Amino acid sequence: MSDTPELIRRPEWTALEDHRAGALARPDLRELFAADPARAERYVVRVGDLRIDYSKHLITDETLALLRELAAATDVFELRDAMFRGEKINVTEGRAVLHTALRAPADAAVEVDGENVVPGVHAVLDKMAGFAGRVRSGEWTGHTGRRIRNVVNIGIGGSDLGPAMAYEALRAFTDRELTVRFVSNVDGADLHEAVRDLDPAETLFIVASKTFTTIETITNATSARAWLLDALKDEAAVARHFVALSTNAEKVADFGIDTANMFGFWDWVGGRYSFDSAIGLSLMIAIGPDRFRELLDGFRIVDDHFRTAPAEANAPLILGLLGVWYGNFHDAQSHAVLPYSHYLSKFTAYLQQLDMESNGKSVTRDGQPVRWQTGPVVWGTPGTNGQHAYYQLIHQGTKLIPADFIGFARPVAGLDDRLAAQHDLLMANFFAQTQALAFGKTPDEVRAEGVPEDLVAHKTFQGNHPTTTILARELTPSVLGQLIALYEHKVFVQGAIWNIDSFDQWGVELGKVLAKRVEPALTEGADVPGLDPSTAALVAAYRELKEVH
Ligand SMILES: O=P(O)(O)OC[C@H]1O[C@](O)(CO)[C@@H](O)[C@@H]1O
Repeated sequence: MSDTPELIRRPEWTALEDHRAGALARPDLRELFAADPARAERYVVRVGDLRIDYSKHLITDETLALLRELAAATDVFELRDAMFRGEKINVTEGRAVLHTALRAPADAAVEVDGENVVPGVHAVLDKMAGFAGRVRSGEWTGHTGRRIRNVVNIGIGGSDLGPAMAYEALRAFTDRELTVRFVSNVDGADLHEAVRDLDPAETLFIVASKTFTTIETITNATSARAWLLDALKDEAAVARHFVALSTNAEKVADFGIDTANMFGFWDWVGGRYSFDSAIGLSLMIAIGPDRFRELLDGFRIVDDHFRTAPAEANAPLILGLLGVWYGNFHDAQSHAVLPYSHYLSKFTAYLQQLDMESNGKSVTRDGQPVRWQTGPVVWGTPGTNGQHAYYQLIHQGTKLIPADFIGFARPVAGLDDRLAAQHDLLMANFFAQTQALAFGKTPDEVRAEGVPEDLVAHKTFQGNHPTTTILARELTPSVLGQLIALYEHKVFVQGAIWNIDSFDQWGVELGKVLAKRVEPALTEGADVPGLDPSTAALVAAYRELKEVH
């Protein structure tokens, strides 16, 4: 056990508790803005194309200073530097954490075990670009000589969510001649729906799995191969219709995919941090190599900012600290991410893995139980749909839910004039929501509208609901890269403060082992020794329901 004081015993932590109980016991955004209207400009940080406004938070300059002191005391920047240097900061797996090397310029040098990994990164990027170009041009054909018109990515978790999210986000930049789909669920319905209207002779499967042992992915890939061979009736077809994205060449070869058609990456790329590695191949085919490089440039803008900006102007640090402020000092349990862009419909689902798999931990790096809250429940869907569903609870419920609002000044290119004109209405809703959440409506304001006394309480909005507003001109590949890197580093900051390993995911293992044990009971009716009574009864009920009477 290390001899540094436990987090909640640090003076910087107790200073924040005192601050919360004293000066900010009853924060009021109306008062804070009245006392300092300039906070609307002062509490803004710019990174690349992102304008991040954190003025509508329950904070003062003192809060921010105290939070920064906590960050300094917990060596956030030291750990950041160790990450960028390639040190093995994923302690439980003994691995470096180098997703930042995936977007490093070709002349950079980042060493793992004495070897510069950057040339290897660029060699894979070049190989991907060559292959993507051949698929897009029609030079890479299927087994029967037909052009590839459909690309199906088979993967799950980090091998699915990133490219699937980014494909949606960047649809305006995709080659509309190509159909690109994503299959992740081991429910056979997922693959069924993805391929039912596709011609096998024109379909390329990309099997994406870091380990190439993930049961869902291998099962779906095996079924996809059977679907292909049922139609093309020649084993040799696999070589033209299957490529692999993996770190495990041996398993790729065992599956029957030629390793010449494998795009590799490395154990220092975590699954949920892998989408700018070879895992992005489906996206690169969809948007083209140049746009993919723009995306990487966007990531790099925020990497450079995180590495060099001073604490007062460091966006990931500020956002991470705000999350700590609410999660640890206001008992907030969740964090909403609310993009006002239809194209970002999968963004929050992507962030769920990024944040919750990274920081959903309850022991410290050295295995001691934590006695403080760690990662929040991350949730949300695009506005304005959420406004007509769950915003009621955010406005008038009993829970404090900090929220990020993400919006753009322009609609994506390609909408006709009439649809593009709807953008102002979308954004009017965006600004109205953050305004209402922050400033609410007092009982007196409600009364002044002539509302009968018995309805005043119902129509009152307490306000003081904190939000961050992230604005950019438009959603481009670079801006998407900037947004993702912003959240990656925010999650990093919080994990560093909470002293947890944000880069392992042991919590997903038990379910995998138990599923393997239970499966024979479902398929073959085998006895599973040692099954607990509840699960045994459920298995029996399942088998009974399964019988055709
Ligand atoms: O890419 P793989 O090895 O198939 O893993 C898929 C996902 O499974 C997990 O290991 C656990 O769910 C994720 O971290 C990962 O992104």
